[in-house]
Amino acid sequence: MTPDAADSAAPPSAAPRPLAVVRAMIDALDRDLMQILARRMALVAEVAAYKRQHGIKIRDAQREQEVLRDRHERALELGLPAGEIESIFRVLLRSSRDHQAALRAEVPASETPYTISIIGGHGKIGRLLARLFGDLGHRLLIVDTDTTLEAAEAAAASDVTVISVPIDRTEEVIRAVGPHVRPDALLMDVTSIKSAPMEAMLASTTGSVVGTHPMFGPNVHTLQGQRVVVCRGRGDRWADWVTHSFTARGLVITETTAQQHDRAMSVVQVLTHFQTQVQGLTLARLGVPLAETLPFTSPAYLLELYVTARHFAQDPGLYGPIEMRNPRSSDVTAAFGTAVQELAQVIAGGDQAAFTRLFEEVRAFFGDFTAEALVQSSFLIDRIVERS
Ligand SMILES: O=C(O)C(=O)C[C@]1(C(=O)O)C=C[C@@H](O)C=C1
Repeated sequence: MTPDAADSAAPPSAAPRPLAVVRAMIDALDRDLMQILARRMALVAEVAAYKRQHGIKIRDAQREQEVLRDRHERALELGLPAGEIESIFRVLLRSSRDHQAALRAEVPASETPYTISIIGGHGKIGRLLARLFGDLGHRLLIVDTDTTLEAAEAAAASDVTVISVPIDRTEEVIRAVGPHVRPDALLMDVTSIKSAPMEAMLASTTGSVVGTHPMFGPNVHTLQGQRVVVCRGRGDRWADWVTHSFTARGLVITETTAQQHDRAMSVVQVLTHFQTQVQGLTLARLGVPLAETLPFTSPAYLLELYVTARHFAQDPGLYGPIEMRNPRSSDVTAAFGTAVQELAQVIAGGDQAAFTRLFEEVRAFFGDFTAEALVQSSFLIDRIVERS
């Protein structure tokens, strides 16, 4: 025990001190803890300045592993719950990276400030992009249905034009704006499907073209570690600039072709959203009120419920086109229907052997991923329980 800790601990034989007294001591210690966190952040700012000067990346995975291992060991020495302490340090490291990104640690001091138009800049993703590019020091021109600035004039005056409008309107806006993008400038989009918008962009401008798809919604707490898909259309210099700008803000890039993106999204988005909607629709129609089930929640049910209810808290106008416009949607929904029927028949027939065969088939598909899934979902369950 450190001398400080000894100061706060009651002598072993004494009666416990009054609750109000101990709580006041806890408040004082928490304030000290926050002072220490502020001092840590000040050091992190110094690290950010050094990294910016020397062109070093914000994230250093090896250093983070060393920090986590060391704090884990020290927690054990102090008799603290090592897993929980490690979680606290993971959160600290993430906010440290976020702080460095906000301080532009990965933006070269010599970065050229560009003029960037965001068409649909008052939408949720539009605002997020405006903040992201603004943080990197660029000048922004915001165009939306309620601005007097028109998309065509903004595009003509810009180095980069970003189309951030609802999927249903993307291609039509691209066709209207594309011809105004200068040949030395960049036209990019952020739509959840890629083949059709990429074709429209390439056909409507002679300038550079990059398709992107942020794999996160506007409500994320931090951009650190969030993923964005990037598809090169025309012009490597601008594509490199896009990936650099995103990684400088902490995003993780997956580079692919428009076709591969849409194939992956038929599973990542179409299947995921479809099964969530089927789950929601089934729950809504089964006739068992939600409130009746809540006192009986298992971790798996609660997790599922949060995911489903979160989905229905959002805009149907966003999800409909993602599912209706993916070229492979009908294959996915047909396979889903077949699986539902097969499983329902096995259950209705009480055939345990057939049930086990289906179970094994899926387990083989997941392979080693099942081990990772157990660890990660247990982590999520712990976090949810901690907050309930
Ligand atoms: O040591 C660094 O390089 C830092 O940027 C600081 C720090 C930390 O907060 O401890 C943050 C991010 C890095 O990934 C590693 C460690």
